[in-house]
Amino acid sequence: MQVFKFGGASVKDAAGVKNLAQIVQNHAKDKELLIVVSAMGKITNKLEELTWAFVRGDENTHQLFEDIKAFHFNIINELFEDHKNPVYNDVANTFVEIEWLLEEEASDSPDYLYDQIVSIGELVSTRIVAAYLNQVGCFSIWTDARGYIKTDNTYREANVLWDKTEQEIQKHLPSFLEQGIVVTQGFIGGTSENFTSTLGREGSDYSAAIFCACLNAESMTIWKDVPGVLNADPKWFDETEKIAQLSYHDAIELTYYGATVIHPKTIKPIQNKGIPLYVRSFIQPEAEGTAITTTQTPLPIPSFIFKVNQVLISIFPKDFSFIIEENLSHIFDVLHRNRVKVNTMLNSAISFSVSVDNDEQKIKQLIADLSESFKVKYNSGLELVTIRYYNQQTIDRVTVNKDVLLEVKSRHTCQMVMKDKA
Ligand SMILES: Nc1ncnc2c1ncn2[C@@H]1O[C@H](COP(=O)(O)OP(=O)(O)O)[C@@H](O)[C@H]1O
Ligand SMILES: N[C@@H](CC(=O)OP(=O)(O)O)C(=O)O
Repeated sequence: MQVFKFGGASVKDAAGVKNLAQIVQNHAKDKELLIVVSAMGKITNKLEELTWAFVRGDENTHQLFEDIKAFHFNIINELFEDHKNPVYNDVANTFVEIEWLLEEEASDSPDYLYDQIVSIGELVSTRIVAAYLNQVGCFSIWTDARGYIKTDNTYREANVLWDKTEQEIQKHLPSFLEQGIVVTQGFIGGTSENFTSTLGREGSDYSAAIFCACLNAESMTIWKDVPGVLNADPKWFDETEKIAQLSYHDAIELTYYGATVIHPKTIKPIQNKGIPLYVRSFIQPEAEGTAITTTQTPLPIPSFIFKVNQVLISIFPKDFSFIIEENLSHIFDVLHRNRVKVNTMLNSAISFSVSVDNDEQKIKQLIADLSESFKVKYNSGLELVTIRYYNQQTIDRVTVNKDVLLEVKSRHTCQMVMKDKA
């Protein structure tokens, strides 16, 4: 059996759903298929906006919710002429669950509320996709991922309980797959108390990898708006090249450093099972894309990863002692407690510097916590460039008119935190 993952860009409108159905029809003839689908277009961002408006008690909360409903019903109207199609009711009922929640006071923890509200995006998109596949004669079974991907209750970044998840998936899904195409949600899971959890933004790739690993799938394919994994994000770089073959190792490194084409947690579960991962274009579905496998061949060309909106935080012991293990352990504890991920770091005798994403609320709290024990300086509005398989020419290419504030090099990877020259 195979696992396909369709992200938000592939189902951003009615034409996207039709295109998805065409791809599925072309592949489901002789192989069992499970498809993992994300929320449509940028709906997760809209649902985040709705959650924060609700938590703050903003006046526009109701209007934001109505806009989200209207967006989906416009797509449904375009796809299903027959208004008696069960999809109309199924989607309306899914929205009712949130309506009830929005009518109450926002007294639960914001992270818990976030997961209950934001997960609606995937629950609705999969209803639409499953119903459309049935309409075009591809028998599909809508399946609630919350019953299979079992997690702890770290809302917004839940950890998968692998044994329980594997048990549930292996118990029920093989018989569903014999009957038709299984359509399920990316990004969401369920806690042992049956509350909804989410796996972190852009976590649908990871969901697909979990299903893949637990079902020992033959392969996993993620369908994207790019021809495959490129040597840089085409949004930032004009001349990009497709990488036809990529090792799991290089894929992990690239995604860890921020190549957003694949969620970083995706590769490990499928690498452990030796399952190939294909990244292909939903715009040109017949083209080959990138194959991520056990190949030992290193990347044929240097790859560039850009992260903007970085904050470089430099931490000094208040007594001007050296940065020793005890200080580092304390610093990492504070970073961990504030759920801040370090993008790159460097230490010297008397300071320790980290570059992190500028999530305003988190960084404010982080700096306050660090300042209790250390002297802290920070610089925002920076860029982090990572070059895998770098050479001097590639470094020169990205540092034109830039001041480099921090540089970290290993044998294959060079990272630079920089800003525009004044
Ligand atoms: N190395 C890379 N190769 C290809 N695409 C990349 C790379 N790095 C970043 N991207 C970006 O990833 C995007 C696709 O991922 P994403 O938008 O998350 O898709 P979806 O949400 O549909 O799953 C591309 O449009 C591209 O801008
Ligand atoms: N919808 C979620 C999960 C996800 O992975 O989406 P996408 O596949 O569109 O990146 C998000 O936007 O974070």
